[in-house]
Amino acid sequence: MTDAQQVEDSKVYISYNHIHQIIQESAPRLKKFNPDLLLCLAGGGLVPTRFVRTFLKEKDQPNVRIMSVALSLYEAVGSVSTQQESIGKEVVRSQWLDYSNGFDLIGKRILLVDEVDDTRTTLHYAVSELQKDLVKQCAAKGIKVEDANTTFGIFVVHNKLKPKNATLPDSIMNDTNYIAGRDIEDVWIAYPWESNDIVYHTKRAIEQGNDIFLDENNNYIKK
Ligand SMILES: O=P(O)(O)OC[C@H]1O[C@H](OP(=O)(O)OP(=O)(O)O)[C@H](O)[C@@H]1O
Repeated sequence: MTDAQQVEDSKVYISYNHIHQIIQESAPRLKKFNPDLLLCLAGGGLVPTRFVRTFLKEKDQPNVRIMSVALSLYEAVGSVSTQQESIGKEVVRSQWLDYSNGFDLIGKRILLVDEVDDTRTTLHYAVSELQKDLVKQCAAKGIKVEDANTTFGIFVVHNKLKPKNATLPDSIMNDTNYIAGRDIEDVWIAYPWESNDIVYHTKRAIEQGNDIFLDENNNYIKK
């Protein structure tokens, strides 16, 4: 078997339907967190964030707002790493929140959404930067940060079970505020939006049991 074939065989293919259903299954926890803002970590968070909003929708209530920041992991200068590892990678932000129109983080329940918590580098960066912004905003308004009543939470479709390169605050790492649709071994996850052959991708996801899933009675979960 060639190296390329080995890499191909090791990938875990995930279909759009599978992601949709994982998020549907997470709906009770998402509702319990009860965000008033969804903060999409683009690009990987884009599709999941929109699905999350669907499952937070309550009749006769407005949609939960979505805002986006754009973050990318880049190879840090002088480091050596493999495609799957973020060791030696740094986060570069190409877009951040716009506070110029009076919007701030004070008093909000903010759910960060991304597709995967891999080495945790990206989530750590996002939370740290938001916390810095909150501190500045509180100082500007003469409020103590402890009194700001701001809560950060996280939703990821997949959390990889592996040693992480960074930590998140205890205020996030609890059952209510850290929501992972699935814990997964440290495998190469192929997400559908990365595919340039969605028919092949979906076929592989079905073969691997990563398309729609049914319960033990052959029923699917309904809202
Ligand atoms: O837990 P970590 O090791 O930080 O990895 C997770 C991040 O890696 C991916 O971003 P990437 O910048 O590679 O690309 P994308 O968001 O544009 O897909 C993914 O979307 C997460 O944001």
